[in-house]
Amino acid sequence: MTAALEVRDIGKRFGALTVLDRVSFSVTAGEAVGVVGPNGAGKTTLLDIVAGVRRRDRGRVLLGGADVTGLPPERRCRLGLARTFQVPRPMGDLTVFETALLAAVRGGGLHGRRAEQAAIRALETAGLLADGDRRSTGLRLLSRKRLELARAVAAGPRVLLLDEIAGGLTDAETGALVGTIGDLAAAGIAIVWVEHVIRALVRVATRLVCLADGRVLADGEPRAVLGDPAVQRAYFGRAAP
Ligand SMILES: Nc1ncnc2c1ncn2[C@@H]1O[C@H](COP(=O)(O)OP(=O)(O)OP(=O)(O)O)[C@@H](O)[C@H]1O
Repeated sequence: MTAALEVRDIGKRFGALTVLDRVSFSVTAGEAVGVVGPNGAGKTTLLDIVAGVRRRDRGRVLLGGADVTGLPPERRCRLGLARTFQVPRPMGDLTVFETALLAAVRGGGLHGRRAEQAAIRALETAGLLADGDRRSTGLRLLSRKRLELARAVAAGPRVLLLDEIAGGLTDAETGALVGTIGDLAAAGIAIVWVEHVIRALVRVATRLVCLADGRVLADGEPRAVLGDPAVQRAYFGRAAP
């Protein structure tokens, strides 16, 4: 089966610092892959390269088998690659509905009634439909994170990149969001989720990729990866007792 997303041999340096060193992994439709690793491991840089907002030095990014390495973020989005941002970005003075609608138009290439329907469906999926008329700038953190999800979903992704979407939330709030992310995977979207809140991640992720010093240290079933002594040393600073 062709992977929904394939990251092949990605390399990136910032000056003398090698941030990503031949990173490869792939994700199939409906699979939720968690990306973990210590601070500075290169996780956000990797997401930025996959999304097309940062250039890679080497390697390729393939979406459904098509090489998108040279394409700008908007083109990748139209081809089915959407992302959320670590820090939600309310868009000016727009309402929640207008924000989702804009994403359906700009990101999804939809117009008129079809764009409205996509926006409504995305808000429903993210649990924000009742807040459609509210200004996005006035939302609390959980609702801002939900709006990040709705914005990405309104673009109609086949691949969804999540950047620390659970950060700053309480356990109960995270639980609600995790349910939504699980539903998106069950609907066939391939998910790549960079997250430090591992207890949230393992509720959805069927696989974990651990990055350390820009390399893939482990890639496999979550319990096996988290139990790997090399992962524990890199991530938690110690091996299992
Ligand atoms: N624009 C930049 N210029 C120079 N160095 C950078 C730049 N962006 C990131 N880095 C460095 O690249 C390395 C990887 O950063 P990155 O943010 O990708 O890591 P991360 O795994 O996402 O970390 P965190 O978990 O803290 O978010 C770090 O050493 C960081 O300081």
